[in-house]
Amino acid sequence: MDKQELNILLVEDNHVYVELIKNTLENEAGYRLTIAENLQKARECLNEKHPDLMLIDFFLPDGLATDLLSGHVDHLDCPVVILTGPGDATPAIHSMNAGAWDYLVKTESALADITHVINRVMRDWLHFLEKKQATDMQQRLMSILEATPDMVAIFDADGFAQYVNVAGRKLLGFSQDQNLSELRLTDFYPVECAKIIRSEAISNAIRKGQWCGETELLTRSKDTIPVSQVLISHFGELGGVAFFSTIIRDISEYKRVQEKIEFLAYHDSLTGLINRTQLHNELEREIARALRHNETGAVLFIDLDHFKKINDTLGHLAGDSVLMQIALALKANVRRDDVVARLGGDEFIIILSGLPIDKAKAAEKAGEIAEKSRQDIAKIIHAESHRIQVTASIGIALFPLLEGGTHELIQHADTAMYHAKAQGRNGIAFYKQGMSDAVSRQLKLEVALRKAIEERQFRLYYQAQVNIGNGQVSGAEVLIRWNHPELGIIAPDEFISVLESSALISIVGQWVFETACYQLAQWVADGIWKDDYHLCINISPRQFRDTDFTAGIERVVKKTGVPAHCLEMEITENIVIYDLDKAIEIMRDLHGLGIRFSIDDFGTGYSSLRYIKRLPVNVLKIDRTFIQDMCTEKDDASIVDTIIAMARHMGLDVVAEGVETQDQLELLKSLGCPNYQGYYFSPPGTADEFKQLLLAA
Ligand SMILES: Nc1nc2c(ncn2[C@@H]2O[C@H](COP(=O)(O)O[C@H]3[C@@H](O)[C@H](n4cnc5c(=O)[nH]c(N)nc54)O[C@@H]3COP(=O)(O)O)[C@@H](O)[C@H]2O)c(=O)[nH]1
Repeated sequence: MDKQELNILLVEDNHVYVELIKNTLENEAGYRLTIAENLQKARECLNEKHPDLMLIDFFLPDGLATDLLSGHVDHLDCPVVILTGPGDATPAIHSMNAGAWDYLVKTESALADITHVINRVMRDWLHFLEKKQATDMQQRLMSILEATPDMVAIFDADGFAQYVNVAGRKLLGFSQDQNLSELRLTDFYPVECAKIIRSEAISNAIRKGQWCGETELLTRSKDTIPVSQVLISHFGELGGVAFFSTIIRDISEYKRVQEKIEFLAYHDSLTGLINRTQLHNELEREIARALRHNETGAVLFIDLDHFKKINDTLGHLAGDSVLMQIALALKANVRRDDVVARLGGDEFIIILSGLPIDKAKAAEKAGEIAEKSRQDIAKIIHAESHRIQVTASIGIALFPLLEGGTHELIQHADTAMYHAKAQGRNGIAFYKQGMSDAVSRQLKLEVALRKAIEERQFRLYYQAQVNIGNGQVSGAEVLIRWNHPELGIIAPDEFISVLESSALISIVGQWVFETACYQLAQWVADGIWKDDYHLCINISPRQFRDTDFTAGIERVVKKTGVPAHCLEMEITENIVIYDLDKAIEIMRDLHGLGIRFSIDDFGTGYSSLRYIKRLPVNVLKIDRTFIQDMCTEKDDASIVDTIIAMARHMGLDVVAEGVETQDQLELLKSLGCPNYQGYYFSPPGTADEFKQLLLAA
């Protein structure tokens, strides 16, 4: 310490000594001196001047130097040197016991040496301060180690534990006072991890100074905990390892979160099925496997029909519940090795692997699984206490493809699925070459038809039905036309199937029925529609299955005031295929209103007398394909003959369709056919054109 800076407090009441000391310390040594003549003053100076050292006489007017020291020595931030009188060592002993650093007997020779004493005391004091600081620091570091949430431990050069902090003991399951010195670093790991610690961590720490890595700890109760660890080698003066320290962090929570994030990256959070990303990985793997083992696999693309309706009517919770049930049903239907994924929304994918190499057999197997999945989905699913019927359309594509990878394969299955939808939904279709074009055509047409509905582009045409006996009009068939703004009039064959597959037929069918009824009401009001005429309206199978079909018809009949017995619904045999009993129930209800039924295109479809007998049908319409060739093909003529005879036997009326020639008409007449319809009499025309026929009748 710089002498000039030494600031010394001298507590002495004897002026002689004061002068003597002052002379030595100020004049000779160059120290700054503050004088206090009693304890009271000394205390004040200590507070105000903060001296570097205090020289204090043992006996002072207001007490002893030990009064100042006792109980305060720890708080004094300077060393104290006691001045005592010659002869009696007792005060010096008391002072040293009370915390003084040294003492000086007030003899002339001793006082002459005071500078040396002060310098020595100051050296000791500084040394003391350094040691104290080091101890304080050590204590602080220790309390940090004990408070840190990470495990910190020290191992000796042989790997035996020397210190494990509170967090470490807690993590490993040891009590705070348990002796761990018998345990080695490798004892804290499960066998496999201990091997890595031995072969990799310790050797790396010795070579490079430290090793960092992730491993697992073994707790006392034999649980494993994932941890991240730093192992540090501390080297001695001779260069060898003196000891190892390690910091270990429990990363269980981090691992859990990481696993969850990884799971969510590859799985659908709602159903737990794998998602689109993982699907591509799995599919790539399955394609490679199929090529390696000469096997066939299949991708099933499953899309729910009108799922939006469930969300819209029952809410998203019900929708979620349905999706979860479907995920379970699909999983239950395949082997453990097969993959089920959710692409999002209402789209699911199944990858079937290990199918027979023979493509036909593979297709058969894939078809069976698809059909089972379709049936399972179609079973009534209870969601949120509502009964919901869900159906699905399924497209199937087999792999490996000759060309193309996962994207092409999914695309093929998707195209096939659209094809299944186009076929009326709730069905299955296999991918075939050229399907994509058909599907995209279908989709474009669907968009255009929606616009046609919005912009009211549909028109109704009427084709007369004629009584063969008297040649008079006996009614008309209502036929829809699409008046396309650019393409002109489009015939229904080009769009009815699209309306059917997209369910737009319900809207359009209802419009046809209502518009036809208003027209009929007009002709009745005009007095040109006779009471025994029939207006025949085509009803599609899809429309017929609508839950509110009967109610809708009843509403229109009431609203327009038409005589219901003048209405005839043309249905095809397909209507009864879905549910004969239901069909009978609906027909009976409508029949109850007075509406008649005719079976359209009779002879081309299901044509089972068994069900015809059960249906409340009034008329059979002989399909025009039989009429077309009946004059030249004996078979066709005999079919027509049989249908007419059968109808007569059953008390049913008959209309022959597509009569184009006099010969056809003559032959029909000879066979006893009561009515016909066809270009021979008149093609379908507008309401005004048909009105002319009515007026002429
Ligand atoms: N669900 C609904 N289906 C409807 C509706 N309107 C029509 N259709 C069905 O579309 C199919 C095609 O109908 P269209 O092109 O109108 O053809 C009809 C006649 O134009 C045609 N016809 C009549 N006479 C002749 C003829 O002498 N030769 C000949 N080549 N064709 C003729 O036949 C069709 C009537 O057939 P059908 O209905 O079987 O009596 C057709 O299946 C319609 O049913 C609708 O509003 N809803």
